Amino acid sequence: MTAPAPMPRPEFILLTGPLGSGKTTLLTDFLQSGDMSETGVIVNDAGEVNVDGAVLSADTRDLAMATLSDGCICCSMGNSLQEGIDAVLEARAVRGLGPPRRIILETSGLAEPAPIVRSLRAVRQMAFDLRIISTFDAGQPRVGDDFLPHYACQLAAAQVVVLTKLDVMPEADWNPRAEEARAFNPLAAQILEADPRARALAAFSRAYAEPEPRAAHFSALPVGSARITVANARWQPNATWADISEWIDNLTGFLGARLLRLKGLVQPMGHADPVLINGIGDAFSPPRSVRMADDRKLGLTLILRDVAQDELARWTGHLSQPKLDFQ
Ligand SMILES: Nc1nc2c(ncn2[C@@H]2O[C@H](COP(=O)(O)OP(=O)(O)OP(=O)(O)O)[C@@H](O)[C@H]2O)c(=O)[nH]1
Repeated sequence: MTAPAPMPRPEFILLTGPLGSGKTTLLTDFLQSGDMSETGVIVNDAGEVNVDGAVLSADTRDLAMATLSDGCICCSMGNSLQEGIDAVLEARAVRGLGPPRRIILETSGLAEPAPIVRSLRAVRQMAFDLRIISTFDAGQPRVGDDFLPHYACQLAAAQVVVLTKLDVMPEADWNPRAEEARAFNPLAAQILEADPRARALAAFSRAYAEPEPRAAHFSALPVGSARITVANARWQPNATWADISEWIDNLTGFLGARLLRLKGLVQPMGHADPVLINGIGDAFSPPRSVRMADDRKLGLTLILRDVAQDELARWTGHLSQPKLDFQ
């Protein structure tokens, strides 16, 4: 008899996206789509859950939910994320239930993902697989400068970008909007689906749960904001882990909040397998080796805001450095 497959770790799903872009609607559609007994929900602000009463209470017999109303979670000091998780676990415990398979945190439209990712590391009960989903309002005009910093950090952090409001626009306009979203994050999977239920099920499915080591794999982007730069960094085969990690440390320090995302595979000299590097803002997952089934390209993808190409080229000029290609 074969051994049963190990249970996957629970997921912590961060649902982010600009104000009014459809986070609550997407979450509501998901919560209405079936059995939610394995789901816990944390909402960052009671006022945000306009799903609230009607929708949630209709279907909350099994749903453990916590609201955090002490302001935007990414700015509030202290341990509100820990409190939210505690509340969800307690709500389940009183019903005789163990930890859920997934906890979904719907953030405020102004929250930045990186501080939340950092607080998640400090959560005491359990290890989660983290997934970030961002909504992108396809019905809005192009992203304007005023909103760009928020859009940029939310979209760049996501593994999955869900285009919303496609139902009220002609299908011919979907792809141009998807291209705009891709300019903020060429690494993310995109969901283009007008049917609310199908869209929600796709967005929250585990299909996108594994970090995809597919860095350095995109074609030239025809659209985008002049303020967003996407670059690839590739090292020579003789680069050591010290070279690469020092470069990343220095880059993080140099760019600060302008570094939105850094993700990809590097193969330092002497390492049998490539190493996956995954940073959201300045919150980095511990690097880990990845056994590759195919010959995916090596390199890091950098998503940057307000960084001129020559600024980066000047900065890297004096370091043991990778080759940089800009999109
Ligand atoms: N037609 C259409 N309307 C949508 C869709 N998604 C959201 N809306 C509408 O857009 C408005 C904002 O949606 P919400 O789901 O509240 O957006 P949100 O991102 O949670 O908003 P905040 O919490 O304020 O940031 C609501 O009036 C929704 O009914 C969609 O896919 N299609």
